Amino acid sequence: KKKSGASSMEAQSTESVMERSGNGSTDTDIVIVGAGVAGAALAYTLGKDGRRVHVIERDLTEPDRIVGELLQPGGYLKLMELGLEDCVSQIDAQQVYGYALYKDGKSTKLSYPLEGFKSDVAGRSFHNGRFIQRMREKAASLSNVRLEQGTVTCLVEEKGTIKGVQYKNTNGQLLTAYAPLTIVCDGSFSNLRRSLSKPKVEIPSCFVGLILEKCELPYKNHGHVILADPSPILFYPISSTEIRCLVDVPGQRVPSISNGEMNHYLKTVIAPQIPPELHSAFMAAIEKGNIRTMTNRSMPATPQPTPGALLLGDAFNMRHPLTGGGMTVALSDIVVLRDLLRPLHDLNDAPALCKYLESFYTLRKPVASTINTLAGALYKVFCASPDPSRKEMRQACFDYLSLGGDFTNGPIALLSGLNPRPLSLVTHFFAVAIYGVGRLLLPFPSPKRMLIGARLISGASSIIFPIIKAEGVRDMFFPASTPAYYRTSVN
Ligand SMILES: Cc1cc2nc3c(=O)[nH]c(=O)nc-3n(C[C@H](O)[C@H](O)[C@H](O)COP(=O)(O)OP(=O)(O)OC[C@H]3O[C@@H](n4cnc5c(N)ncnc54)[C@H](O)[C@@H]3O)c2cc1C
Repeated sequence: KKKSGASSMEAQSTESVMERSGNGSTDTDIVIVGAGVAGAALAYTLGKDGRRVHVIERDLTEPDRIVGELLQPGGYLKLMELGLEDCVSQIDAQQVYGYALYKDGKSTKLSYPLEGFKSDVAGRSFHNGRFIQRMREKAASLSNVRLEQGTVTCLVEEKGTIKGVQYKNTNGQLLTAYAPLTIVCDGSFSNLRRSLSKPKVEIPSCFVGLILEKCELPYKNHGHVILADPSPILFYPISSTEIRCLVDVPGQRVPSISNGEMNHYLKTVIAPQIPPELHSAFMAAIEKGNIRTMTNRSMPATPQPTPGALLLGDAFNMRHPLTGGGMTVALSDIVVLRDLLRPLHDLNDAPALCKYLESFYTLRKPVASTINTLAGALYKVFCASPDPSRKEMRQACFDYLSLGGDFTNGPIALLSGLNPRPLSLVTHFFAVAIYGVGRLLLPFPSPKRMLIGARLISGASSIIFPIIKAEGVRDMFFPASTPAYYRTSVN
């Protein structure tokens, strides 16, 4: 099935080549590098808007990865806006209604605030490769989208303007694809982003991925987050029979799989912290041995507007995957970009287009920065620490989220991408800190508890403010004060 999907796409692309060979080589409006989550969704979106799109993807067979397996409800809404919601059907995707949070054997259920939305609006979890393959097929079904297997080696630049890309096709031929606009979506390991930005990539931790079988999650159709030591463990269903487990390992190195260190670590450090219902399936998954690892990268967007080109997806911006926000940001960015490009008939004036698209960086900010900041801050709060003030903050966060009402709904609406407002994020973050301090000081404050309280507030500030600073305070909180914000009205 895998192969036929890929070959039907290639057949489609060959047809398109023949169709166009008479018209010269610049019959493309937009070249897209990479057909992962961002590239495939973008290709369909721009193709549907009538653009002639040429997508070049390194490998058109179904990817098998441990990334991008839980789409938040906010991301599903974006998928609907793009007309791609059917890509989560027929892949045994599971609906997700919220999270269960575990700490020291206690658990609390945090439901997404889905009231008022259509009944199918919920999170979705699935095999990432199946989802991507559905989007690729949908993009390739448009006659003006050409999806080709090939590896892009570099961008083609002339006098500071990107004119297209150079790539190697499956026959090893070095070819050039020209277009007025090149959109680079080559993912987290992007080789091309350095030509278009000054990336500052951080690797706070790694995820170790396993698949649990023949077991039920304690909270059906929910993601599970265990506030473990040294850092969180996640579970969510990825099909009707499989549960993904992601174990966070702080730092850039994971225990070696080949010399058995990994099995030992999972059995002795992690297994005792797993909910009893999942314990035997977790041990069985270790024995089965299909253990995968992936570095967790974080990179604020650092736009460096370049005529003729744009970065999108993980090539442009990354955040810790703890909150499963990456695909939601990518899809939200695609909606912003689509709406900006829609009124333009001609993309050929590269400097003018570049200036016009500067507003993209501002318009995307409220959603992207909220999701990014939450991911970075929550990861730090959820990690175990010997520091008593950090311990208090972690406990306060668990208890605050368990309070119900707005205390639960506000943060979970941020996390789900249903209401990603920067101000709401800062408010709830400091409300957690103040809640923690209040508990320390009541009923009778002691000097030691006051000191811990003060350190809790300063610790909370030192977590969130640097992230906000990296995201850009002005764009995040006052987008309307940015000149580029208004540029869209020119059209
Ligand atoms: C461990 C982990 C877990 C995650 N879990 C979630 C989650 O649950 N929910 C969520 O929303 N996000 C999650 N994310 C983030 C999410 O996976 C990414 O945000 C998303 O995949 C970004 O899409 P993309 O298209 O930019 O990159 P990708 O989906 O990686 O696609 C990049 C594509 O470009 C192709 N490519 C690369 N180089 C070239 C080249 N030179 N020429 C041609 N093609 C090329 C690749 O083959 C690939 O198909 C997770 C990330 C990690 C690391």
